[in-house]
Amino acid sequence: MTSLQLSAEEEMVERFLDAAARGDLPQVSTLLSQVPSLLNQMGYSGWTALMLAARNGHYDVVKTLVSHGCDKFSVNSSSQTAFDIAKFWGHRHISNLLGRTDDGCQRILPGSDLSQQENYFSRETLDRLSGKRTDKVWLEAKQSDPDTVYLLFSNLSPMVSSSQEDGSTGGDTKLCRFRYDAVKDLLQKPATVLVFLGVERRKNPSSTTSSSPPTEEGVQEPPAWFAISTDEDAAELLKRCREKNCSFPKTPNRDLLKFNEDEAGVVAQARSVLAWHSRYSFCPTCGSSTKLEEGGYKRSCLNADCRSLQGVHNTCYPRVDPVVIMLVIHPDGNQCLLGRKKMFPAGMFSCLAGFIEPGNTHTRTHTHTLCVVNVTHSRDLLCPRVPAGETVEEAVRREVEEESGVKVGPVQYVSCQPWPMPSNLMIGCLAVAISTDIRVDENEIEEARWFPRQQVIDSLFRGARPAFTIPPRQTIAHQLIRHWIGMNSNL
Ligand SMILES: NC(=O)C1=CN([C@@H]2O[C@H](COP(=O)(O)OP(=O)(O)OC[C@H]3O[C@@H](n4cnc5c(N)ncnc54)[C@H](OP(=O)(O)O)[C@@H]3O)[C@@H](O)[C@H]2O)C=CC1
Ligand SMILES: [Mg+2]
Ligand SMILES: [Mg+2]
Ligand SMILES: [Mg+2]
Ligand SMILES: [Zn+2]
Repeated sequence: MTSLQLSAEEEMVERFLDAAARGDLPQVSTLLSQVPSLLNQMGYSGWTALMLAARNGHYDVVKTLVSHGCDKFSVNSSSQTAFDIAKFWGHRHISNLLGRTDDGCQRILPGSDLSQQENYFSRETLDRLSGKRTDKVWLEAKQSDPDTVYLLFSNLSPMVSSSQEDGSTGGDTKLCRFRYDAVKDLLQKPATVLVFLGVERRKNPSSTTSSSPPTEEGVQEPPAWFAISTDEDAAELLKRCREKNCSFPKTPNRDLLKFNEDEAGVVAQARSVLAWHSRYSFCPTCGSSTKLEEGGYKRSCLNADCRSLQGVHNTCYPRVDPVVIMLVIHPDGNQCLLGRKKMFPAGMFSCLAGFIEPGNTHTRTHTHTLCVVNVTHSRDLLCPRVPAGETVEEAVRREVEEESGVKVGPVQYVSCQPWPMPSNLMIGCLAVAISTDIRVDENEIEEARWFPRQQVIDSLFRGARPAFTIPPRQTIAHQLIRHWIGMNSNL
């Protein structure tokens, strides 16, 4: 497009971006004073003035744009921030400037900006108020509060309403919310499990429309949320709902990915805790019955002599299973290793993943289910290496080698994701391979392959005919792949 064809506004944006790219501070300042809205405008491929100035090492321009309050976290079409770009091109003074968080703390760790990535299921919309879990009086008052929100679960699925008849599209599934009056009979049933999830976080407490009375101090408390799991027939439960198209989704791996980010976080919390209750009805130490305590966050053994009631025991609290998930990069930097399980939809490949195990890799045999302590050398007797837990890095190396035969060297943490199927914490890493021959463990993986960058880009950005598909954006597998593509793109 020639400049003649550009509208006056587009031309102004072009001039502004060009000035930033050339490091022309007077021009940048003049244009900004005339048209302040230029600050965050994007040009080709989503590049802002900040990104262009960061790319070309123009510190003063970057500083001026930041002082005007520009958006430091906007990303271009390759998912890079200006910080990523400055770092890539070695403009350390600029990446340091952009790396400062708003409270003025310098980022200390290289790559610590990565922790800002928010994965699906990880948004905390509720304040868990764990200190209130032991306050029985407060919890009981909250239960009958007219503003309290209840979510109903059947068979670990929340009741949802969908705007689509078949409930098939993403983002349009909503949690059905109930009030006390609609569920109080369920609260009396012995088989009901009630979990206190927290209270709503309020940005502006004065804007409340709450109908509950203020506390003694005159402060309006935000609504509390509870999850209820009941054995009442699902069809009967659905009759309680006045909304249209209500259901209890049957396939969690697919159906729980359709909420907005706020509700996804609440579902992850509620489902994981309820899944723990459903699997730990009896005491794992002595087999006796247990009772619910602490707002549904504890199950205590009813046998007064049980060991689990003394000392530190982790059987009484909800469990989380740590899982490593890693994108393994080829030593040439231009290919990544993806695998597919038999159960995946046809043509889909994903990152390798596996449960972190207890035990120390120096003392384990190669078979992953068997952990043998080697005490044949006197040195081992003097300096036993058990029972150290497996580290994230060791788990990455072990799982990749077990599943694909590829050996891994450096490992870098990227971000994590609660995965409530039933209660995993997915620890997302990048890893660099130090060998490239693939030998799959057919018990776990049907196929694993090295995929060239360009093929991955085609799949990620829905090329016309991608050679393979990757998991949806709600999975950390997708985000790791995207992260690698963004990290290395041709700037
Ligand atoms: N969010 C995301 O992007 C992704 C999430 N995931 C999740 O990660 C999890 C783990 O991945 P996966 O590749 O299956 O793991 P692994 O490679 O470790 O293989 C699974 C095997 O581990 C066994 N197993 C099950 N639970 C545990 C446990 N708590 N500790 C140790 N071993 C266990 C199972 O044995 P058996 O069944 O024979 O008893 C199964 O054979 C899955 O639950 C999956 O849903 C995986 C990929 C992507
Ligand atoms: Mg495995
Ligand atoms: Mg695996
Ligand atoms: Mg495993
Ligand atoms: Zn017990």
